[in-house]
Amino acid sequence: MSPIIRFDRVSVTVHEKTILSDVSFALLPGEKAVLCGKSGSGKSSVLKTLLGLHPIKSGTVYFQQQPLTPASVQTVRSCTAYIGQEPMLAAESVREALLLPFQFKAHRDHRPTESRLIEVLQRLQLPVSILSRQSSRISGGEKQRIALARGLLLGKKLYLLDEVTSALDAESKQAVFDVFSDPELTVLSVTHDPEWVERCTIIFELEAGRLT
Ligand SMILES: Nc1ncnc2c1ncn2[C@@H]1O[C@H](COP(=O)(O)OP(=O)(O)OP(=O)(O)O)[C@@H](O)[C@H]1O
Repeated sequence: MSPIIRFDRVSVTVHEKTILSDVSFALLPGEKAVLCGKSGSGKSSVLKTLLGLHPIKSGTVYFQQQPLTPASVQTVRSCTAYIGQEPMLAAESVREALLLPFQFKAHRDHRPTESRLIEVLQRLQLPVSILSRQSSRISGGEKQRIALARGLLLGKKLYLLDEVTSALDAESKQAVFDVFSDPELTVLSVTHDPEWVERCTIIFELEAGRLT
């Protein structure tokens, strides 16, 4: 099996500060990986580099065997769900937030049915009544699970999770673990949560921008 993501001796410099040095790793489809390390060690920078948000100084990032370029970064973004601590839902109600992407041509033919919407919410321990709530009035943990639900509805296979478990209670966290037990979903996460780390199949430890 070929890696879905591969960093080959990647160094990243932002404002003349080196934030990643010579980072190499590979992730196979279906793997659940976690980036660990102290605050400021470069964990989020790995995710941002993959999304084309940091300039690569040297080395190559490969996504599905293709080198990351300004043109190919769109492919990464379209295959990926990035979920941060406080995801932007960019719509008035939760229902609108979930259905927004399906207004666009690329997804118009895959608009989910009501029963599919409910099924995804239930898998994530979210009540159906959340659909009519204002997206600005739901909690951080609920926003994260709505962003995750949106990724699932869109059929995304790669999930970049930045400190996602920090706002989740034990039951919601278990629901998220269960969703990611799907062998078709690949996860690259950042966390300080030992329980999450224990569930992952690969642990990458970063120290001052280097993989140890
Ligand atoms: N846009 C930027 N400009 C300058 N420095 C940056 C930028 N983004 C990140 N850095 C620096 O790069 C280093 C790594 O940051 P990063 O956010 O990747 O760390 P982290 O390991 O995710 O930290 P935390 O656990 O606190 O979120 C830090 O020293 C940070 O200050």
